[in-house]
Amino acid sequence: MSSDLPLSLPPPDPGVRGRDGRAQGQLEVEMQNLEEEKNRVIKEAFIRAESEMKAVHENLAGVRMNLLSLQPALRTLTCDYNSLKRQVQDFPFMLDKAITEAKQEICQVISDVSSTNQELLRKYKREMNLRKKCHNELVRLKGNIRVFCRVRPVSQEEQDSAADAKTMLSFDSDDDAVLYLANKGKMMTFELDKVFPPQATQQEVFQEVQSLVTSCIDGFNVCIFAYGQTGSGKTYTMEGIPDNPGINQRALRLLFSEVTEKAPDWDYKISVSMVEIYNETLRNLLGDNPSDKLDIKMNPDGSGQLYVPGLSEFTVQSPEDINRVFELGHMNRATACTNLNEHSSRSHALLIITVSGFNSATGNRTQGKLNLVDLAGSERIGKSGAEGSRLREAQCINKSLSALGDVINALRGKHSHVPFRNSRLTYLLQDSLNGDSKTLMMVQVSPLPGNMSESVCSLKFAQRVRSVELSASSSSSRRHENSSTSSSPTHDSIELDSPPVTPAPLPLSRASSAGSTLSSTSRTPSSSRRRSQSQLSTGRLKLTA
Ligand SMILES: Nc1ncnc2c1ncn2[C@@H]1O[C@H](COP(=O)(O)OP(=O)(O)OP(=O)(O)O)[C@@H](O)[C@H]1O
Repeated sequence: MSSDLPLSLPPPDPGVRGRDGRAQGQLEVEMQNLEEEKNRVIKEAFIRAESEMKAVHENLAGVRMNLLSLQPALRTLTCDYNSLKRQVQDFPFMLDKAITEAKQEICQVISDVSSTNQELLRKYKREMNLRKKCHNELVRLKGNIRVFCRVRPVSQEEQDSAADAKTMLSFDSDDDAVLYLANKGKMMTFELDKVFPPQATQQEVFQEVQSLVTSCIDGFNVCIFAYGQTGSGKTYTMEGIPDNPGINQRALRLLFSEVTEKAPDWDYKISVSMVEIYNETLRNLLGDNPSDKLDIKMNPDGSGQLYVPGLSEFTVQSPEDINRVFELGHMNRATACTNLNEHSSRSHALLIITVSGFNSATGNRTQGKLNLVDLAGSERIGKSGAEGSRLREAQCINKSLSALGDVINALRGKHSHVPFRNSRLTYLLQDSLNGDSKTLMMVQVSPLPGNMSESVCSLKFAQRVRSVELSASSSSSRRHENSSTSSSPTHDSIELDSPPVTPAPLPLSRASSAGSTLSSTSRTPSSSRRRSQSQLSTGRLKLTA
């Protein structure tokens, strides 16, 4: 590149011309250097600018590329934005629509659930009715009145006097409804619904009665009687001992566990009364004054039901409540007499449990009553010439046990008249013995040789109670065999007499008229097949008077 700098200087003088010529030369050199320097700098700047320009171009190309690639994304974003904008604008309408649809769906589901519920309720009611019918049918087949026998074990103190006990009483290993009794050289056969040998436990006994117990939850009235002479084990079977309770306590515990299981649908109330009947007088064992006499009256509500004005009733809600009620009953029973053991042998003790249920879903109500009765000793005191108060006691016991036998006889024979009013006991239990109620007679037998004649009487009473229904059903074909040999099991005829408590000799002629004859070959099936399963457990409720 050339320099075009304008230089106009005046002509120098000769002296000066030499110096100036050098200076000019120097200047020109410097200018030449500067010119070159300028050109070099310009060239470098040009080269730098060119490379920077190139880099900028390259960047620009990259940015262009990026822009090109971002364009579709931008378009998509724009689209999305527009769509979202539209959605946001439409949202209130969509929300309204969705809410309306959801409401319709919920209404539909509710109506579906409601109709399913109605259907289930209908089926539930039908099943309940069916269950009740089946239960009734089962009970009808088994007989509304059943008779069990329990032989108590020989105690330690009795071991010496009971050496012959084992040979006198024997059991059938193939049939748990039969008991053999060797008496005066003859082998008598007693066929009942179930026989418990001495080794039977409280639990085994309860297992056989628990279906009766639970049927009161379904509204049935049930009576369980312990019958037998003094010391034969009635109280042991019904009350038991503290660490091995009997039917009373086990029944209440089972009822608690059963109603607790049904709790979501059913609301149950279990209430308890305790009554003693001594010399035909009714006493309230849970009342403030147990020596007050109670009366049985017709309910003024016109229902035709009997009721006992002033009878205390406790609502029990837990096993602890049960214990407190039993303690109170025992205490009141003990305070009302001088010798509790003697007194309890001569009075009937009744534990009356009422189970009332309400099903809030169906509106159904049920009420069942379970009467657990420890009867007075059935021995024939009158025969031994008792006098005074003992005679009166014996007469009262005889009267009520005879009345009970007559009532059961009339019920099983389906007589048009049932003599409930002949004793306080049967009158009080009238509602629970009548209709489709269920009764179990647990006949207690002592294994001691000294008690043999009373054992025979008790078993004959048991046989009589049981045979009435047998004679009314298909058992009329049954026959019995007699033999006077004692070497092999032979059978004495079983006469149908009144309860063995009656002091006067009993009318044997009724045996043949009822036609109850027995044979060891026509026994009912083993009752082990009839057992139903249920377990004990506890509930938690509150004690109220
Ligand atoms: N199955 C049994 N196992 C063990 N001991 C028993 C059994 N049955 C009865 N006993 C005992 O035999 C005795 C008499 O029984 P219990 O008092 O129950 O007779 P009871 O028939 O109720 O007499 P009472 O008429 O005097 O009330 C008691 O000591 C009792 O503990």
